[in-house]
Amino acid sequence: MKPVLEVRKLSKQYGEGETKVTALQEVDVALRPGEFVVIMGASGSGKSTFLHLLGGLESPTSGEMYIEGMQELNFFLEPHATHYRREKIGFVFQFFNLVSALTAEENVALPLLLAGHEKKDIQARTSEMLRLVGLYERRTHRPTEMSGGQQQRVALARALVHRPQVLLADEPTGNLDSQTSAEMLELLLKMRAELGQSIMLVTHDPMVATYGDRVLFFRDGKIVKEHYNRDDQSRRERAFALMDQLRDVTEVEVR
Ligand SMILES: Nc1ncnc2c1ncn2[C@@H]1O[C@H](COP(=O)(O)OP(=O)(O)OP(=O)(O)O)[C@@H](O)[C@H]1O
Repeated sequence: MKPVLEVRKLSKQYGEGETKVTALQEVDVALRPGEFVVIMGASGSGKSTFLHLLGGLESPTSGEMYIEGMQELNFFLEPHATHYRREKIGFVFQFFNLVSALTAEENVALPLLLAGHEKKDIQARTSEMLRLVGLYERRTHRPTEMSGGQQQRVALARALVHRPQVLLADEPTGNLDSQTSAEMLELLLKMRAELGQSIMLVTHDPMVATYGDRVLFFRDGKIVKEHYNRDDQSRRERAFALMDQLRDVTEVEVR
């Protein structure tokens, strides 16, 4: 099967001359349909930059992008970038980013409103998503009336309501306790089983990374290691295997 999303030689530099920072250096990644890929790496290794480029939030200095095997030549130019973001991508962030003046259902409905869907369709899809994340009963609550875990579930419903092919998640459990984190990750797996989208998730936490199919380790803007989580291992065993890999990556860094 063709990758849902593929990038080749993706590079990003910020600034010019003496202040030039190379955040990404010729990164190649192919995300398969339904695959859950985790990105790990030290602070400043380029993880968020990579996610922002994949999501069309920023444009690269150079590189190629393919969607379902077709090269997207105008991908990073407007209005294509906005169209692509609204159609193909869902985002979840560490700090939920919900609109505080809106209720849970209004927040979830927002992407459909922006895309110009009909009222009936918006209502049906929004209710379905709130049921899937287990918050239908709380649909009229505002973010301040919900726990962090509930807010992140609303954010997940909002990210997936337009049925994007790819969910991009930047430290989505970074602001949750470990129990709520585990619940959120189980929910991510459930949503993937229901809706079939691929997932690309950034985390510092090896326990979070055990939920992915594949883990990519970034260092200095490059992918330096790739690791597949094993189905025959417990979550704890997977976490230990990942910590070993992280140690390797860090040791290379020190040398
Ligand atoms: N807007 C920007 N302007 C200048 N430099 C930037 C900008 N955004 C990121 N950088 C630099 O690019 C590099 C990669 O940053 P990035 O945020 O992608 O790393 P990260 O791995 O996500 O880090 P963290 O884990 O701390 O979030 C860093 O050196 C950072 O300082």
